[in-house]
Amino acid sequence: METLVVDHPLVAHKLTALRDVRTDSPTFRMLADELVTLLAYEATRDVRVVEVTVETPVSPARGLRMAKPYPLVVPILRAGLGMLDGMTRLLPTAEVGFLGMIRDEETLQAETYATRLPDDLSGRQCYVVDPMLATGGTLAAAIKFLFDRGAEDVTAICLLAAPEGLAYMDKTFADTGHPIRVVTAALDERLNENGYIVPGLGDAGDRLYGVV
Ligand SMILES: O=P(O)(O)OC[C@H]1O[C@H](OP(=O)(O)OP(=O)(O)O)[C@H](O)[C@@H]1O
Ligand SMILES: O=c1cc[nH]c(=O)[nH]1
Ligand SMILES: [Mg+2]
Repeated sequence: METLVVDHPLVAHKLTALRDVRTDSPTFRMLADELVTLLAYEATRDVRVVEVTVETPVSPARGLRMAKPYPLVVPILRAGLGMLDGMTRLLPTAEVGFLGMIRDEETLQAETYATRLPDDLSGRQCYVVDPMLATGGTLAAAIKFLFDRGAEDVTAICLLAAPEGLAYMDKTFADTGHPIRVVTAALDERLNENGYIVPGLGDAGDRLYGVV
């Protein structure tokens, strides 16, 4: 598994504001949206393209166009929805699949309550978006759904990752031969006794959408 921590002053600036407990929900949503656009720029470096020629007003010009089948973007509900618009703005031809998952706050096990994905993902590049990679249980389960349906490679875009979560992902997919990349704005210190990322930003879903 490949991990990329995007090292850029604009990313750090926006992430710092996102972490701040005084940041309200509307601002949090705006910052998450801006951050995903910056992360997606790096995360899509390997997106498949084909060579094409277009006519400029002056002459033919060779260039690149997104290749088919177009990528699939998969937000993990609920918090991942806060990253969807930023992704589709950058990848307007992408298809969107949905996974609803919730982590049991006692056992820290992820439970799936909704799946709406294409049945056949053969040859597809997939981008999973979820702000938090904590124990890694949620993301690993989500990625298994995609590989089980034939996905070619999966890139996860997170705002924050914990070392424990990355280690779990590494262990889970080590011998599978599946290409996986994790792109994150920061690698934090650790998880606390409740499975929260430290220093983190708290509960991403609650900060985006309020407590339900
Ligand atoms: O790496 P893990 O330990 O599995 O935890 C990370 C998951 O927890 C959060 O979602 P949550 O379960 O709170 O659901 P929500 O998006 O509805 O708030 C987060 O958005 C991830 O999906
Ligand atoms: O720190 C954490 C861990 C899991 N989910 C969150 O929203 N935040
Ligand atoms: Mg939550």
